[in-house]
Amino acid sequence: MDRIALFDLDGTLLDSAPDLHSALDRLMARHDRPGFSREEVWRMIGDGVTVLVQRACAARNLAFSPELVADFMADYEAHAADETRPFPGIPEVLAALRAEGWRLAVCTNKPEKAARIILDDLGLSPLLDGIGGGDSFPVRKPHPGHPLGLLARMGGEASQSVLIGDHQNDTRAAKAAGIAAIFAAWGYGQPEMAEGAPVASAPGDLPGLLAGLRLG
Ligand SMILES: O=C(O)COP(=O)(O)O
Ligand SMILES: [Mg+2]
Repeated sequence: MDRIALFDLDGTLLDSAPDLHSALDRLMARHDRPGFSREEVWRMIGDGVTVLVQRACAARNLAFSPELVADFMADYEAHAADETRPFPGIPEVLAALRAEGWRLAVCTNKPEKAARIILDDLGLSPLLDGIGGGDSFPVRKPHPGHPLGLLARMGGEASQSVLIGDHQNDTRAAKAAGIAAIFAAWGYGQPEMAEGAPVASAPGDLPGLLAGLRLG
């Protein structure tokens, strides 16, 4: 059975906050609301796009409606890879893990279509064997059904897999699914979100940490 590494996207593989931030600020501007600081946006990322827009609306006293999400997404998808880049070292680490025999996939709360657009644009798709977005399954992280649904699609097994992410939604989903977890400390989360999982302080730590996992 292949070993599978599931990667969170926003704040783990990709520094995507700048484009999310710009699209949120443009949405607010269309409704005569001021924009956000970088830290405010970091704190709003992690639960998918609907919750992101809900949090932004609540912070700016704007009545939430699903149309705002559709409006945000149309704009974001057209600009999702303007400034978004892999964190330094990520492409090399993905290539090294593949060379060691790991199968790789993305398990993100971002909608699957947007995730695919960005990963294609940044040239990372050929390194991946699967992508499970926040709308790909009936549930999303922190629900274990999200990573487990992705593993089922890939013919993988929880006991042979690891989930690497920057948010408590990642560490909690992994734990509930019986999947090993690694916390990505370079992302948008807070240190306590590791919730006991081993911590990688930079992408370059991952090959060593993954090699040290006792899977199965
Ligand atoms: O879109 C989000 O809010 C979070 O996405 P992530 O699961 O890739 O961090
Ligand atoms: Mg994340």
